Amino acid sequence: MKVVKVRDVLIGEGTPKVIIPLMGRTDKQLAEEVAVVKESEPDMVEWRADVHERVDCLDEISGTAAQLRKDLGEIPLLFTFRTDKEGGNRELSEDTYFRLLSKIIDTGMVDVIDVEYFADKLKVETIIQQARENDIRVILSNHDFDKTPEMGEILSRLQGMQEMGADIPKIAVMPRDMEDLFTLLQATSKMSRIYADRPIITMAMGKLGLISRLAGEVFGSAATFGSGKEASAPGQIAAEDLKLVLSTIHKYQI
Ligand SMILES: O=C1C[C@@](O)(C(=O)O)C[C@@H](O)[C@@H]1O
Repeated sequence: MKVVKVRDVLIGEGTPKVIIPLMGRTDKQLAEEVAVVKESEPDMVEWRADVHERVDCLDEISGTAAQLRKDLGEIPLLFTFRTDKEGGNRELSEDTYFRLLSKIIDTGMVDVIDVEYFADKLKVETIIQQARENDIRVILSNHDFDKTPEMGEILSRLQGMQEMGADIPKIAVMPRDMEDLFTLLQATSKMSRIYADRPIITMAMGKLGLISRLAGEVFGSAATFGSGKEASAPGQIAAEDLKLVLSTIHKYQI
């Protein structure tokens, strides 16, 4: 299994890594949030740029990225613009979405970018190439806020992401019942043990999905999102609580 190294963090080795989202709407809010979030010692911070009021002002966003980079020191920074189609907070045309990602890569201020797998294939491939040339890792992602696809479909999406060149394939689903949760866990286990040659990230959202956020080391998800000041998806628990459970599971794993 290939381990993905982001600064000093090794994703795919040992305890699942804890990523804390930043949900600030302004630069000032982001700066305050970073100060709070750093106290939880995250392995990585995710800037959820779709929440930022000025995200469509592409010239300003570079300044915000630079400020975050400075405030975070050595903590790895993941840039995510979650589109409204996939449960995000803002609508952007696909062209603007990719222009934003391209601009962010050019700043050199982020370590990882999230790219939505179901966006235009050619554009996704081009942005992966650009990220690679700039030594930035790519998470290809997919979110289903309504349901949990069949296991075969989850596996085929994760494999498709891997084939397209994602450093880390990621899927988040919404379970409607316990069977759905089992489906996600089983797909995670199969993908990580049989098909994946790199780390993957999966989660079932909502209250029913909680165990999937805690037991990544058992089923094969290499990272998990925990809230700092504000959760970015249903079912996320506080990063401190998450860390306690992750380290306890790690301690007793064979
Ligand atoms: O893709 C994900 C996972 C997530 O949706 C979750 O369920 O924790 C939270 C998002 O901020 C992140 O981009």
